[in-house]
Amino acid sequence: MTVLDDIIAGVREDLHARTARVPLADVRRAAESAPEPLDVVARLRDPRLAVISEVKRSSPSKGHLADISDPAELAASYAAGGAAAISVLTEQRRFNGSLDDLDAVRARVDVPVLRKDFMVDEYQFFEARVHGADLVLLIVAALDDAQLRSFLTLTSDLGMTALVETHTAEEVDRALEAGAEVIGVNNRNLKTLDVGLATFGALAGRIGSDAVKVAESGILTAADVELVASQGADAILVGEALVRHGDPAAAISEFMAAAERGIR
Ligand SMILES: O=P(O)(O)OC[C@@H](O)[C@@H](O)c1c[nH]c2ccccc12
Repeated sequence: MTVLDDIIAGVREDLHARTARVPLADVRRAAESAPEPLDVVARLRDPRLAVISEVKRSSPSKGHLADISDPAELAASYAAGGAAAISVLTEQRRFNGSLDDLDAVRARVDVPVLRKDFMVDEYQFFEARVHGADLVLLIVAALDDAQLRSFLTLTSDLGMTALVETHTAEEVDRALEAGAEVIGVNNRNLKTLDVGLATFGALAGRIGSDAVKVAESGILTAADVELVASQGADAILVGEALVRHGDPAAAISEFMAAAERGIR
């Protein structure tokens, strides 16, 4: 069993408990009356590098990263620093996140918010909408082609945007084939947790320029940002470097400046 299988087993158990409390029909109805999501793709296509800044307390690879007693406050400093979107981990068992964190962040900032979780059931998409998410994450390694297509359709039917996450050439091809508009390359292998910044560079060309390209994970320094920007990243997804930084707003501005150097 890989780490990914293990995480998903926990996600399914927690999901089961929530469905028992609030049935699908109820979340579906609530999603219908939720406010319209923000248009994310246009922002990500901005010629400047988009920094998707993540609220993450811990992870299976790194253990405890930061306490984050006030996720809304952290999100506010991300927005002040120029974050294009804010990613909020809502998985509880391994990442110590929650839908309460998502609610707190949503209530505080006007920038688009990503519900970062392991999406394996349609219930979670309605739930994401009810909690104000503009974006959801679809991990290709965790889905078969039929699920990938139907979740992409559901995401857009709900007015949200999908960040479709890949890690191999085969997954990039599956994402493109399914019609993904925003494709992430995770530099971390979710099955082994190994990180290598070279993954993005190796796959960026395969994605081409029709889809928005997001370099995810393992981006720690301005030099890392310069590298992925030079390899064609439209956006970066950064967690650890920001949650551990004393001044996350300054770190985001520094990353955006580094990207300018990479693009030139
Ligand atoms: O903390 P980092 O190395 O900057 O990584 C952020 C983000 O890419 C990472 O949290 C992530 C990428 N894809 C995921 C899927 C599930 C959980 C977490 C992730």
